[in-house]
Order: sequence, then structure tokens, then C-alpha cells
Amino acid sequence: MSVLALERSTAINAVLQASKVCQAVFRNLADAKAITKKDKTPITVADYSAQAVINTILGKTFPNDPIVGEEDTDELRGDERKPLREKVLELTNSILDVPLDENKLLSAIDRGTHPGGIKGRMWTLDPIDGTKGFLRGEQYAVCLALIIDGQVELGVMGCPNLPFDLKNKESERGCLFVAVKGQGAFQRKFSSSDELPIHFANISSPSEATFCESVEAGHSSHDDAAKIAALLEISKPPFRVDSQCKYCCISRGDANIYLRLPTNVQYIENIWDHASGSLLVNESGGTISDLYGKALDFSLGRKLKANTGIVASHPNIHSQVLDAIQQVIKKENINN
Ligand SMILES: Nc1ncnc2c1ncn2[C@@H]1O[C@H](COP(=O)(O)O)[C@@H](O)[C@H]1OP(=O)(O)O
Ligand SMILES: [Mg+2]
Ligand SMILES: [Mg+2]
Ligand SMILES: [Mg+2]
Repeated sequence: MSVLALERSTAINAVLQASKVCQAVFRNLADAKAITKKDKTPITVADYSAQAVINTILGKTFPNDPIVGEEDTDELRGDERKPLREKVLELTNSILDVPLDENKLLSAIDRGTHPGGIKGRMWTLDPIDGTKGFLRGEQYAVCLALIIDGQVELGVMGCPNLPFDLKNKESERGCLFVAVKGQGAFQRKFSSSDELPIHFANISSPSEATFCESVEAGHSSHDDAAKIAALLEISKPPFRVDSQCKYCCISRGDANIYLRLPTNVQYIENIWDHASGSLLVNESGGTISDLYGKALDFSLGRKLKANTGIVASHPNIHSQVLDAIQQVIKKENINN
């Protein structure tokens, strides 16, 4: 049996089950009223339920593994939230073999409150990455990774709305991506367990590249990306797509560069937003770093405290992309 085989199959099953939760809500998006969390970002019944499903499945096979998950139950408790809680419970129990009661539901979600750190095994989970994309009816991803002693060893991403072949409009939607350190990166359809290896597209000059960025200009600076693209003589328009689907797209050759350029110095990236994607990039032949060329450090708690922004690209062009980023950042620092 290959290394982490049980973790791999359990994570794939968990992500597929959580993706079913998201797809059910997505089919009736008008009913999926979002509430706003303390950090002013939206959350829906699907985010809570997907976290409950994954944490329950992981808890059965790996009862001692802690989970660093995005969501907690702070805003799901109290009389005022009873109707939302009941919806989350109903949705969760429509997927799980053994139904949960309300207390078990809340404690399943709160298994995700681990603080992270450098020691031992831990999972990190984003039950819906790109909740804004989900609410717009566009792209989103269910993202799960296993971190051991600060290193990402396994990453699984479910993209329920992503076409298997982006160039073919009729292509089936629903792709799952999986990578284990040292074992390569793969894509499969939700509807079939056949896995196909994926690779970064070969590229020799940044000028040939298509770059990915957020749809939301508040998450990544479109202005800075345009300046960087101009310096690199990139002529193709940006490929804007929500969520960690960007990592999946570059890893299978749909685009060549992923830029995540801070819009606000106070924002520090979360580990669950980049753990699975960073391994997918590395295992499909890409390079990933922060804007200063520093490796992403997943060992410092729930956030990437030592890193600023993200850039992923083919190793042939990574240093040129970093140089262009430095030029734009330096200019801004001088002007501010
Ligand atoms: N101010 C922000 N800056 C950068 N990323 C953000 C910000 N607010 C939320 N996010 C996160 O951005 C990611 C999706 O954005 P994008 O589609 O731009 O890549 C998500 O991880 C989202 O969290 P969430 O998981 O809650 O959706
Ligand atoms: Mg969120
Ligand atoms: Mg996220
Ligand atoms: Mg999320």
C-alpha cells in the first residue's frame, strides 16, 4: 500500500460527500440566504454542512487527528439561529449514514477549531472556498489537506462547477483534484474514479502566459496585476475565476500564472486557502512562493503569518514573474 493511501481515499470520499451538500444548495441558490460573519465575509448553510460532513467522516477514520477548519459555530448558536441550525442539520443528515443530533452537529463543526502549528498531524479544511463565487452561481471549491510537521503531504479539492475540459462548453462539470507529496497530481470526474495525471503547461517566456486572478478585486489587486502583466509583456486578458479553482486550472494547463496580490496590508492569508492548492502546484510541475519568493510556511498556526501574497507559475518563468512583482511593489512603496 502506498504512503497515505487510507488518508487519500478517506479525504476523496469526504470531499465528494461535502460537494454533494454544496451541489444540493447550489441547485436552489435563491433559498441559500447568506449570513455575514464577524469578519464581514458571507457564510451559508452549505459551508456549515460541508464542514460537518467532512469533520464527521475524518473523525470516524482518524479520531485523533485535529482539524484546522475555517468555520465554527459562534454564529450558529442561540434561539435566533434555530431555523438555520435546523436547515444545516437536515442537509447534513441527508448525506451522512448515521444521523447527527443538534449537539453532535455543533461539536462536529467545532472539531475544526484547532490552532494549527508545527507539531504532528493535522487536517486543514475550507468547506467552501470562494463563498462569494458560490453565491453568484460561479466557481467554488471544497478544499482539504493533511499537514504533517508543518509540511503539506496530501491535498484534495472538489470543484463541483468546474468543467472537466475547459475548452469544451459541453464538458461535464464536477472535477476532483488530488495530490500526495512525491506521488504526482491527478484529476478525475465526480462521476468516475478514473484518475488522469495533470501537469503545468510548458512555457518558455512570460509573454506567452495567461494569468489567473480573483474575480473579487477586494481579494487581489487587479490594478497591480495589470501593471505586472504589462512589464512581462503579457497580451492575453486575465483569466478571472473564483476560489482555489485557480490552482486547479494552472495545474492542468488551462492558464500559466496565479497572482494573489494583497489589497490590504492587514489581511493575512489562511492556511486552508492555500494548503491543498500549493501541493497540487508542486506535484504538477509548478513553483509556488509568496511575492518575495519565500516558501509558504504552514507551520505557524491558522494563518500564513510569514508570507505576503501568493504567486504560482512554471519554474521556467517564476523568477521573471517575481522580478516584475518587485518592480511594481517597490514603485508603490515609494509613492505611498
Ligand atoms: N479581503 C480578502 N483578501 C483576500 N482573500 C479573501 C478576503 N476575504 C475573503 N477572502 C478569501 O478569498 C478566497 C476566495 O477568493 P478568490 O475567489 O478571490 O480566490 C476565499 O478563501 C475567501 O474566503 P472564503 O473561503 O470565505 O470564500
Ligand atoms: Mg469564508
Ligand atoms: Mg477560503
Ligand atoms: Mg470558505
